[in-house]
Amino acid sequence: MRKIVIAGNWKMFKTQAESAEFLSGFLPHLEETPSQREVILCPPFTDLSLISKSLHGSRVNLGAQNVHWEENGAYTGEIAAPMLLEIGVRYVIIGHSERRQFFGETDATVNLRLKAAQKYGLVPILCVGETKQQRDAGETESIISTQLKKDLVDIDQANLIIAYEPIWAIGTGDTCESKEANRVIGLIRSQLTNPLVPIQYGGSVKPNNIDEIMEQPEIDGALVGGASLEPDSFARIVNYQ
Ligand SMILES: O=C[C@H](O)COP(=O)(O)O
Repeated sequence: MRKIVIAGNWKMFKTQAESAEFLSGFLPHLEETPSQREVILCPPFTDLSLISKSLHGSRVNLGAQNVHWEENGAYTGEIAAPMLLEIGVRYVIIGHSERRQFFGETDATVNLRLKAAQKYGLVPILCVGETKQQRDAGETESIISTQLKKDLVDIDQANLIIAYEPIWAIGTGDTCESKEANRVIGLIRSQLTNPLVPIQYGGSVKPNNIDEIMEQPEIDGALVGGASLEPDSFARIVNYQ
């Protein structure tokens, strides 16, 4: 039985004060959340410590949005796995398209980060997906297949989550049709050696489309950006029917 995992990626949004306000609105909704559903919040680094304290005793897990591959060192602006572990982080998003697109992330650095996360006991959420141009050129399958091949070298698939995020659907309101997301996620699964890896869909997931997305048999959860920033909206997604 595969796990259902719903994660909120706050990207570069929310100060500590705004995070505290979010939690006071969001946490009470979790009383309705089925117990086998994994709920993860991935705030900016600056909010992690405060949120970790507030989540103590709650069922929400904490995730970071990136991690460096070294244990420490002269890497200005980077954060290492032991720093995250010490404050209660358990998950980390790696290879998000915004990192690949704006910060020079490559499949080689994604692979290094995945290895480091697993070495220190963090569970990585690996993001893969195609651009609009690649989709229109019929390259979706080959692009994703190449990403998986390169990113997953020497990665333990027993401690891994994958998010299929078509880049053209991120932040655009232009959700990938749920059956198409299901098809691509099925293709991703066919390339894995472990059939139990949870595979999420990400890209304009909203309260009004989560039910349909989660009805699809291959989709094991969602990686939610914009709609995870507002307590009622994220609660509706986490508590989908
Ligand atoms: O990590 C989350 C994704 O990039 C989706 O973002 P979005 O829900 O705002 O489209």
